[in-house]
Amino acid sequence: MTLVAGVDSSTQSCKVVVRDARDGRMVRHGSASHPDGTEVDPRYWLDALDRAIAAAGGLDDVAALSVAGQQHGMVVLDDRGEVIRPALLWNDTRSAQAAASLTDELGGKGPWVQATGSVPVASLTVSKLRWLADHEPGNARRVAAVALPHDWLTWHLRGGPSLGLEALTTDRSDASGTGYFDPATNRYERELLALALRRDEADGIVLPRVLSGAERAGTTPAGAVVGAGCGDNAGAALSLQMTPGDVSVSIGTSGVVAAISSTPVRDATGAINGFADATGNFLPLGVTLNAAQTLDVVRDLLGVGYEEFDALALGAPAGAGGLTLVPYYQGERTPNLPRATASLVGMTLAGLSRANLARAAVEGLLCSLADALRLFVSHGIPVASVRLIGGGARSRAVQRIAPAVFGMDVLVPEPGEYVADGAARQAAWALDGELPDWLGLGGGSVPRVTAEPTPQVLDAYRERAGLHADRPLL
Ligand SMILES: Nc1ncnc2c1ncn2[C@@H]1O[C@H](COP(=O)(O)OP(=O)(O)O)[C@@H](O)[C@H]1O
Ligand SMILES: O=C(CO)[C@@H](O)[C@H](O)COP(=O)(O)O
Repeated sequence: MTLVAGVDSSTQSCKVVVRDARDGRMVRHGSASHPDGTEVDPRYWLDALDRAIAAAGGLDDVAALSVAGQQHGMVVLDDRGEVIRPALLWNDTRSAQAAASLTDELGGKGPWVQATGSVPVASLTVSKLRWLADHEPGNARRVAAVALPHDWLTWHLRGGPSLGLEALTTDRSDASGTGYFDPATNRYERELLALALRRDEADGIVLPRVLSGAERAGTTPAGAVVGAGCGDNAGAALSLQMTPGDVSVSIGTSGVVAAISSTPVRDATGAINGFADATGNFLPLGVTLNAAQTLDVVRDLLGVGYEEFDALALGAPAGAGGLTLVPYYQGERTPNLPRATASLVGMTLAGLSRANLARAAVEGLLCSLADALRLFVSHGIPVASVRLIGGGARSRAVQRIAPAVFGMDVLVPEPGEYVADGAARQAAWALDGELPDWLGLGGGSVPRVTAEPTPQVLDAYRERAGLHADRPLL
């Protein structure tokens, strides 16, 4: 049996799966947590990767591996390959003003959408680089290379700084989230990088070489093939074997609505990110900053575990006794309200109960995702089926209430690590040159959950979330 491994270096943790390269059968897996916070020293990711590999029984017998990672994180390296400052993660909103300035400087959203498929928001790497140039000019001047989390880990698995900066690699799915790469032409837009860093030109800055899905980045010192890797959302699409019409809704730290498109997606409003997938297609995304933690914070407040939280939420009526929770805890990305905070609206003496609060958290989370789904529909992106994945999709309450809020059936694949699985499938591709068919990993026959639609819940949410819309962005 030939074994391959997949890594998901995500916001909260690092997960490793080891699978049979031929049919995708799970052999073993492990995970390790990442530190909290939106600014993280990348060395913690390496440490978590080592611990997750150990928890998965090591990789000595693995022929190939690939790394998928949280997107957009800014890893800036000096000319010796050392990290200049802790990485700013996708959910760090200090770069909100930088994003707005960059948008204006290029003449508005249109030129950005045309050049890169997306408009800068605080999450994108390009905005973080502008923040660096404005707030830490000394650090900005030292930048010799810019990498993303999966690029940096892939490089380290092969030897890291001893290989030199030119050995850095990435893939088009993750490159497409930088804000200085055009997924339609598969080329970096170096003048946008220079604009971000306030330099006349950025030709001297090393950007990771963009590999295709089947290409090898190299090998580990032990001789295992290292695949190109990808962004985490592209990794999930790879394991779900998504095709046009399939939509995934991931509830991790981020809430992500993703679809596959065979043509570039350019949303002139910038609300949908026109990213790339890991196979040569496109991966339009709608991303929220507040997903699984919307449930975590209320669950902690109520002092209950996952099971009891679900029982509370499922014991309350639709509409949560009039309570609406708008979950913009960390600001929001879709809609672009980086300075917003969350609100709990509609409290009455009769309605404010533990059960209603749990229900309002689940409904608020799902309504924010329904808004992102609506963007896809209004942009003409087909939504034939919706698959729920990510840690938050393990919640029974989320699974049962999602079809009511979305107004359509949802498919709930067996809970699993779909991002790491996608990376493992890519590793098998790099090993054999053929993308194996691993049907059954959420792509084959999947349980369908149905419920009576509750449009009144979404209406109340939209009215109350709309109160934020008039607030200034910054
Ligand atoms: N049964 C469950 N019910 C609700 N949330 C859950 C459950 N199991 C895990 N989670 C949540 O899932 C989140 C982690 O999901 P994950 O997809 O791994 O996130 P990320 O990819 O951002 O690191 C945590 O916030 C955790 O509390
Ligand atoms: O910003 C995005 C995608 O644009 C996020 O999806 C990150 O890629 C983080 O994902 P999770 O760690 O929440 O899964």
